[in-house]
Amino acid sequence: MEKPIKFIIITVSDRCSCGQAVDESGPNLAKEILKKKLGIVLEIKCIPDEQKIIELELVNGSSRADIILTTGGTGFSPRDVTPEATKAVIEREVPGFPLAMLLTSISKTPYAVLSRSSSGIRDNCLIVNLPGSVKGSVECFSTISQTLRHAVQLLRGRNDHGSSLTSKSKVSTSNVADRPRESEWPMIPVAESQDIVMRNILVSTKEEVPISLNLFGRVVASDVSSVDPLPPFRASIKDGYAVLSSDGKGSRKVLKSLTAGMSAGGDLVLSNGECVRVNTGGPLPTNADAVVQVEDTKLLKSSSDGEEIEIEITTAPKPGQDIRPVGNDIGLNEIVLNKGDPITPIELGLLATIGITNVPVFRLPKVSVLSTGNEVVEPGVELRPGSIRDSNRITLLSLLRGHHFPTYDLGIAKDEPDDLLSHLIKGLESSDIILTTGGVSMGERDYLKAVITEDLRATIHFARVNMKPGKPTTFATCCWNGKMKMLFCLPGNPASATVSFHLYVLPALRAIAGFQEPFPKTITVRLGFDIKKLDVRPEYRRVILDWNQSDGIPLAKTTGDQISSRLMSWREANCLLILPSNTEVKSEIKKDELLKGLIVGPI
Ligand SMILES: Nc1nc2c(c(=O)[nH]1)N[C@H]1C(S)=C(S)[C@@H](COP(=O)(O)OP(=O)(O)OC[C@H]3O[C@@H](n4cnc5c(N)ncnc54)[C@H](O)[C@@H]3O)O[C@H]1N2
Ligand code: MOO
Ligand SMILES: [Mg+2]
Repeated sequence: MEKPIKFIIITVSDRCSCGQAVDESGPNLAKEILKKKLGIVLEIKCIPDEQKIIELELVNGSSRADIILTTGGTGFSPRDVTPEATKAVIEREVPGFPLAMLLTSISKTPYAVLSRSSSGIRDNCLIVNLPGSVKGSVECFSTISQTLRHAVQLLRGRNDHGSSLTSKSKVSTSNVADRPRESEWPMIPVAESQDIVMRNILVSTKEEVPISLNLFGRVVASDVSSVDPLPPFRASIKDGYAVLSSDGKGSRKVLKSLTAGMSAGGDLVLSNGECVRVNTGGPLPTNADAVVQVEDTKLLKSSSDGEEIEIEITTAPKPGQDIRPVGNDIGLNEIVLNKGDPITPIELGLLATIGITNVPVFRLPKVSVLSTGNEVVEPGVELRPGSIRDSNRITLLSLLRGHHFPTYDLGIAKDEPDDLLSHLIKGLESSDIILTTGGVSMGERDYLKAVITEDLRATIHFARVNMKPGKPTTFATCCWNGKMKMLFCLPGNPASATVSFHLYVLPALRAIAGFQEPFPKTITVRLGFDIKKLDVRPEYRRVILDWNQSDGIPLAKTTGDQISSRLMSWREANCLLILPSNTEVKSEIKKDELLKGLIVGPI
């Protein structure tokens, strides 16, 4: 039996998408499709007249549907950009559909010439722009509807696609002899590749988070002001007596005790010669203008039950002495935190005290971590011949946790396109960003790049960087269910994966999370050992900084062999020393030379 044609209908309308109007055209087209028994409607969506959003929806939809019908956004208004978005994503144009629709419409109204509809094919999916009105969209659809079944048959004939992405991968695994013997990817400098990542980061969004430990490590998304002053009442700075300073030194009658936590002493008024016992942080009588600490007093008289009746003040108090006025520490409506401030324990304490319940912060992207490799097995299991235990995933997951990012553990995928694809799809469904390790170099089972481009339709922005370690670091973006996703495919070697994490992944995550300085801090360090031969690639050496130096410049101590497989080279390392590449002029570096280093751990 022939597979049914899968339709997606996208209504492009600012008004409908924000609820100001009800979308009638989309559901009406769906009814027409069902009435004509043309196929099934996977989805009817309503989106704003935003070119990028329309493009994302078309790209995403084209991997699932045979036909996408858009309705709306084809006119002359500046917000009408559906044809522009369509033209940006199609691979081949189909001018016949707009022409046929124009010929039908023009017989009904001369204004039909004002339609700018476009049509084309992407990923063997036909995209057709229809006008926005209920009447116009159905009229145009009726004109083309009888040709659609044949159009889809032709597209399916070219490549039996159009099935959903959860089906088998399209990546071919045969014919190893034909594999490329040179990487097709240019090797680009680190700075350029970091720029590319930063230009493609996900948009930072805000959320309100209740005061709690969940705020720790987040970044404030807009200025935060106090709702209550601190202290909220005039408070004593000492344990002692609230007095009238004009009474000078000498004896005082003790009226009562006002301890911290009691409702303010505002209703209590002192007369000359009277005082009230107070505690640090406690409230004061309205007219008390000084506090005398207990050390500057003597007991003159007490009651039989041990209560103070009269005391002597031994040093004359000054007005304002040992009193914290209202708002002394934090004023009412004072801006306490600014947009962009990271929330450390101190900021969290400040937020807790100023009377707000929720804090505007930047949302944290969720990150999935996947290990790949037929040889890779879970930690702790007995090794079979040829297998190694997975160290990358637990390292990356804990690095992410250390920086407060929510994570999703995708486990281990085999070096098989189908298995890679199904794991990646799980990652796309459950997170914003995917980190993978392994399978990105030149091996015949390094399928990752093929799977993300051919099956996920991701765009690879770079796949080779001139650095050691980390050369095959690959960065891609793709659209999934209308949302942009980032994919970092890091090399399998454990030292390489971790270096790339610090140079690319963490800065991108920090930028999305609102940090204004997302990159690791660069400092000057003194080389503590000789480097006999520089590598042909600029190198990021794992070193341990020793700050105990008379000139204040930290000494970079070696962590031993820097081979990319050796995770021991990261043991105790807190700095990535940046070494230049080997040139005819400079092929070695002597101990004591000053170099730049990136801070990547506690110092
Ligand atoms: N012909 C070429 N071969 C290689 C090149 C090259 O340019 N041409 N580049 C080398 C460089 S540089 C690196 S780095 C590695 C990167 O390889 P892949 O990313 O394809 O990773 P795999 O081949 O899958 O694995 C490499 C290595 O790492 C071990 N591994 C993998 N996953 C894990 C894990 N989760 N935990 C611990 N160890 C892991 C794996 O067993 C391999 O030993 O390619 C070079 N080759
Ligand atoms: O670039 Mo690879 O990470 O040297 O071993
Ligand atoms: Mg490999």
